[in-house]
This record gives sequence, C-alpha cells and structure tokens, in this order.
Amino acid sequence: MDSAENDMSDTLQELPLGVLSPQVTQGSFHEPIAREDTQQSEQLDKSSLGLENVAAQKPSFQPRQTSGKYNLNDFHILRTLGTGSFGRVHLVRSNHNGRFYAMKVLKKKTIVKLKQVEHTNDERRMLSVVAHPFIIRMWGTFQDHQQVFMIMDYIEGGELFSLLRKSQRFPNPVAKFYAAEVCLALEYLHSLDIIYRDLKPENVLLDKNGHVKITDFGFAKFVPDVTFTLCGTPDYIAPEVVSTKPYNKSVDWWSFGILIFEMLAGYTPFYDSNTMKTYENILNAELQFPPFFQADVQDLLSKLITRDLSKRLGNLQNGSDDVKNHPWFSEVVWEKLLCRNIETPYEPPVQAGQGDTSQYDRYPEEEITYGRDGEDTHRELFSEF
Ligand SMILES: Nc1ncnc2c1ncn2[C@@H]1O[C@H](COP(=O)(O)OP(=O)(O)OP(=O)(O)O)[C@@H](O)[C@H]1O
Repeated sequence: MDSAENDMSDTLQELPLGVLSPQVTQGSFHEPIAREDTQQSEQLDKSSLGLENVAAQKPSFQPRQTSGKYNLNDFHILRTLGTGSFGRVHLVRSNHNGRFYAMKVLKKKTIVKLKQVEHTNDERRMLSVVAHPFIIRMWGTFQDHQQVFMIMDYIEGGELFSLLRKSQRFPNPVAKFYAAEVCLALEYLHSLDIIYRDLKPENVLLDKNGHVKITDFGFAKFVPDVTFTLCGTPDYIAPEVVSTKPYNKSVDWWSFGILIFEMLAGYTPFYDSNTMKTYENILNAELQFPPFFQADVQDLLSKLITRDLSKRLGNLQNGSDDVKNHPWFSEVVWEKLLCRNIETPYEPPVQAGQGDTSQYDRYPEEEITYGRDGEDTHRELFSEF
C-alpha cells in the first residue's frame, strides 16, 4: 500500500462519525445568491468591453443528446431529497428499468421571476457535456407546461455538508481526500472552459462508496475568457466577484480554498450573519487560521485565498498543476485517485442498496401538480429541454 492509501485509511479511526451530535457553527446552510439584474449587467458590461461574442461562442465539445428521451410518465416520484432556492429534487424510479434517479424540477415562473433563464439553460447545457467520475451525470431533460425537469443519477451517500456538520470538522487526511477529488473535477471543468461558481459542501455529494460527485450546475457557465455576473454563495464568493470586476476560472480556486478551510475548521473564514459584513470581510479581512492548522495547509490556503490574482494558485502559468503539486497534496497519487482506486475515508451507511435515502434529511412534501394542463407562456425560453 502506498503512502496515499495509508494516509486515507488512517482516517477511518479518526473520523468521529455518529459520536458528535450535529453542531451548526454558523447559518445552517450556505444560501446562494444571484443578482437580479444579472442578464442586463452581463450584457452591458460585455458590450462596453467589446466582448459581446464571448457568450455566443459555442463550446468546442458536443453535447450528448439528452432532450426528448424521457417524459414524466417514465418515472414514479418517491420523495423529496432536497430543496434549493430555485427548485426541488425528488428521488424517482424509472418505470422501465426499475432504477432510481434524482429528478430536479424547476418552476418556469420562478426561473423567470428570479431572472435565472440563462443560468437554467446553461445548467442543462453544461451537464449535457460533462463526463467525469467526480461529477454528476445527467441522463435527460424535458418540460411540461409549468416546469422543467432534469434526470440525473441518484447519489445515495448524501451531502458532504451533512457529514461535515455531524463530524464538526474533518481530520487533515479526510479533508485532503475530498479536496483532491474536488480538485480533479475543477481541473476537468476548467479544461472545458467551464466555471463552476458554486462550490460549497452542500453541492458535493458522496456516492455509496464515499467518492465525491459534484452536483448543482445552476451557476456553471462556459467562459473561455471573463464574465461579470454576481452569483454564488456569500461565504464562498471570491473578492473580484463581490466587487463586480470581470472574473475568470480562478474564482473556483478561491472557493476551493474556502472549502478546504471549512472542512478543516468547521466554519468558513469570512462568515458573518450579516451578508454585507461577509462581503466586507471577503474584500478586506485578514485570513486567520485556527492554531491547529498545519503549516503546509496554511501555506496552500494563503495561496488560494488570496485577493491578488497574479498570485492565486490555479490561476498561474501551470494552472491546476500548481495546486496538485503543492506539498499539502504530496501523498496523493493523482492517477489512482482519478480511477477511484484509493480507499475512501468513509463509506456512507446505505445498507438498503440503490434507493436508500437514509443519508438525506426529510423535507415537507408538496402536492405534486406536475404534468397538469395549463397556460405555458414560457416554452420558447426553454426550448432545449
Ligand atoms: N443527483 C442527486 N442525487 C441525490 N441528491 C441530490 C442530487 N442532486 C441534488 N440533490 C439534493 O438536492 C439538493 C438541491 O439540489 P440543487 O443544489 O441542484 O438544487 P438548487 O435548487 O440549485 O439548490 P441551491 O439553492 O443550492 O442552488 C442538493 O443539495 C442535494 O441534497
């Protein structure tokens, strides 16, 4: 067994799962924001900089054929797995192959009201092109009069967020394992010129073996150059986004630093119950480490969570290699990790098999009205679904 494997397996003993009661050190979850004038400001800013064609450029990759394959009658809806600002995710079972899937449902009216049409279409587009071991796979999309639907793999192990809150904080090797898998996912997205823009523990799911699956591409976008939209989740947003400067992929490396910090500390570095104060902290506050942070991780975090873009790791000449080659990751055998060939620090207890929902919180169920006839004034806005 090589050093990386040793490192990870040690963590099984260290992780105090189920021993500590859930402890919420700050707001119970990180709520996303998307500025309401998103589309308008993006257009204004682009044209003023002569970048009008950036958004219109097509990715160099071909989307998989995902629309028109399914409709609501293909699935039996079982229960709610999660709710977000823009929609609800249900566990569903296919009437054809008996398999379980996650069905994300977004109400067209809400999308339009919150000015998320572009983001929703981008989410669909981005998910239809990505294929990576640590990223959720989408199988198809469709729409009815009032909703759009996305069918994805159901990931049984729950959110990294729940595990983190139960554990309070992760030991160094556990945080390192999850960070390393997330790092490979970000590296892959960036290689396709996709910025993810919403990295946080709620959007990192664990599969039944304990490997990472990144979900929620609601803010992901094809950006070969720079973009402007204020979106993300306050604690995790990079300073250049807060100050509405043009920004690029490096915002994901900032958030990656915040994720590592939160996994190790149990809280995010710039948190304040007042969101405006959080932004102020992101722009001005000094990054302070708890005393138990080791020197190598302090070094890595100070190079990721830096406001100076010319110094931020991931944004330099060697791109993601600088992150992967940092001493904190020295035990990680990246090729083995990518093949999921490294023992996970924690296997979610999903004894009931594929449709087990024990790792997800219960949400109040609403009456299902999907598929009903009604006025559909927005079909043309979602023509790709
Ligand atoms: N493929 C999946 N398998 C299992 N659970 C999932 C899956 N996708 C999403 N979920 C659950 O549903 C929750 C909400 O999903 P998602 O984040 O995509 O919705 P959202 O409306 O965009 O949320 P947000 O407000 O965070 O942007 C997730 O945090 C997770 O708990």
